[in-house]
Amino acid sequence: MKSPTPECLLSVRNLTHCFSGKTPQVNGVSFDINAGEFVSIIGPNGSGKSTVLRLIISELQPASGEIVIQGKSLRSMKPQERARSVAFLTQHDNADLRLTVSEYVALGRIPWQVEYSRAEHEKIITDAINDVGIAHLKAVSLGKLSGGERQRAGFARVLAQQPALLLLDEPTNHLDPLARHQLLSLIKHKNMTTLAVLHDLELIQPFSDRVLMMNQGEMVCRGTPAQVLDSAWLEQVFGMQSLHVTHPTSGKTLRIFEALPSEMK
Ligand SMILES: Nc1ncnc2c1ncn2[C@@H]1O[C@H](COP(=O)(O)OP(=O)(O)OP(=O)(O)O)[C@@H](O)[C@H]1O
Repeated sequence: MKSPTPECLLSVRNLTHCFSGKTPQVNGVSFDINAGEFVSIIGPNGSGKSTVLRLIISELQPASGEIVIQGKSLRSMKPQERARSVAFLTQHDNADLRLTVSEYVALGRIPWQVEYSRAEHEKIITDAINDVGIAHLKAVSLGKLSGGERQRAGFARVLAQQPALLLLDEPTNHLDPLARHQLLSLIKHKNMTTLAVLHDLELIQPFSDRVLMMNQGEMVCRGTPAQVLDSAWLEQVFGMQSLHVTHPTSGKTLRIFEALPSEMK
């Protein structure tokens, strides 16, 4: 039997953005994400990763190009429809630090306000807070949280939003090593369609279905984690090399990353 064609959830075509000057900071970027996929964007500082995400949430307007979510052009969507379609987790969300964790996570429910009863909203909020392991902090204000606790609260907010597409911009900042794995596993197990900017190359293989690599505003390489992390682009773009080691018990191939000696002079 033929397997069903995967549903294309996000389609980005020829996206270009220029903050200033003649050189675009995002230049002719195109990619698709299918429903349920976890796709990572990697690239050095300033390569345009966050700008791509900010274009997808309409915080920035592209100079040219098209963004289509669930078959509908982003440009034609009203703000509420956009908020139901896309959730964005970033370091800089300017939330009011006097809000308690519960109040902050409840912001994720605003796009769905009239469709659900109060009890349904509360259950979704409580479940999201429990899922990220901060139930004991639900009545604490954001200003009194550590960086990692605040980041967990951010995860809870985007989970509560129940978006079609989840955008994560460096979501593992502030998280301890176990929490990084736990929270990305949580997103994976919920099968949320996700586009994540990740700096930590060690996290790419375990969580990504596909990887997009950017350099100087362009998408230079794409493929499975193995295809991208073992490509010559890793050395060319990052100045890093990927070494393979075998896990002593599972026999799995693991990658470790090392700076090229020529980059360390
Ligand atoms: N508001 C702005 N005004 C002018 N230039 C900007 C602005 N925001 C970003 N840029 C420039 O656009 C380029 C891409 O920035 P972007 O934040 O997308 O990079 P990034 O790949 O996410 O980097 P990082 O890994 O450091 O977060 C950079 O050269 C940056 O200086």
